[in-house]
Amino acid sequence: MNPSSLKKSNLGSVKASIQDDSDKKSSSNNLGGEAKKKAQALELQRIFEDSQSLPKPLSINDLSPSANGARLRVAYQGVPGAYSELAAGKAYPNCEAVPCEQFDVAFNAVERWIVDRAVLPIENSLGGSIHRNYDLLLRHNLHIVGEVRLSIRHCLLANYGVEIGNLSRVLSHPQALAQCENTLTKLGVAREAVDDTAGAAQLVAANKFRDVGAVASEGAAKIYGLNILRENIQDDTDNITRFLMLAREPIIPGTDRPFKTSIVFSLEEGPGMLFKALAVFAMRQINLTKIESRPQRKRPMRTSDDNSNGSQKYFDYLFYVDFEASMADPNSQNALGHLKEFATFLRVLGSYPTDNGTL
Ligand SMILES: O=C(O)C(=O)C[C@]1(C(=O)O)C=C[C@@H](O)C=C1
Repeated sequence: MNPSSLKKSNLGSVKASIQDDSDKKSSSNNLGGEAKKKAQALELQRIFEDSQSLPKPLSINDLSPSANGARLRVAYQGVPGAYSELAAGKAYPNCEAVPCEQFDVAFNAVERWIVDRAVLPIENSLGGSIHRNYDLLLRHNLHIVGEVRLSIRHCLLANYGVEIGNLSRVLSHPQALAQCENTLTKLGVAREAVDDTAGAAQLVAANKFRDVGAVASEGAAKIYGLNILRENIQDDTDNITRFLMLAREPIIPGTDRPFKTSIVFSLEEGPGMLFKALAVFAMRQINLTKIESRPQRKRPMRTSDDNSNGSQKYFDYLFYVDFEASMADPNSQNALGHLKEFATFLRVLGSYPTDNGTL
């Protein structure tokens, strides 16, 4: 007898004995059997219903933040009506934008899984870099997974009935005040910095100010019930802010579309060191789109004594560089391998698709 026929014959005898047993029972008490079956079915139904309220094991689909139709939660700095909220919506359409008081809070909210992503401003075409976010990129462990550019159109807002001539003070975010420098100087008003543009609008409305205005968006005017005294008050019509999209995990870089890579590094003190660092990109035809230097907060000064004047103190810097290539490209890998040979520190902050879309 082969093993399969052994199984079949055993199964046959088990089935036969069950059948025997149930026949005996049904013949002895047919009605009682029916009631028992019904009770068993009800019991099974109850167990099934109870099991529905038990916690369900996670499946691979639950690992995606937008699983089960849940909206992606995206942190931004400011209150509703801030440009950063618009940027969050542009970066992640249909997301739930979560306001945060400070940039630091937005970074922490992602790290602690309170939100899925953060969208934070990094530079503006008129006002320049948002240094605080450069420093926070290094202090936290988030990855840049994308960028989004937003055209910023500022409005001068005030309570209804207030005219431009009544204003002695204007509140806004320091970047927004800087972007409207010429207009505000012409108006001859004092400037006061607050946490964000929409927060300025909120303050003006809540305090029913008659001599204080706000520089903020058209959306903020609607939300806080303010009158738009003047539109497009930024010094240049091309007023663009670039925002970074931050996540706990990096994305896998591709080469199917234009990618950008952001890095931060430090160098030894010495003539031509930065020149040498930038040459690793130039010699491979890699275009740099941004360079920013920031003081090393943990070691702001360094001493060098290989100098004819004896020991000399230097400021110590971190260099943030964005270049137009993907980390999936061997050319970028070679450039960073080369830079690593002499950089005292190097970290890749992210490799992500370039935002070439409409503003
Ligand atoms: O205050 C806001 O509304 C912001 O979203 C912040 C912010 C910035 O930090 O640069 C964003 C875009 C504009 O450049 C002005 C202000």
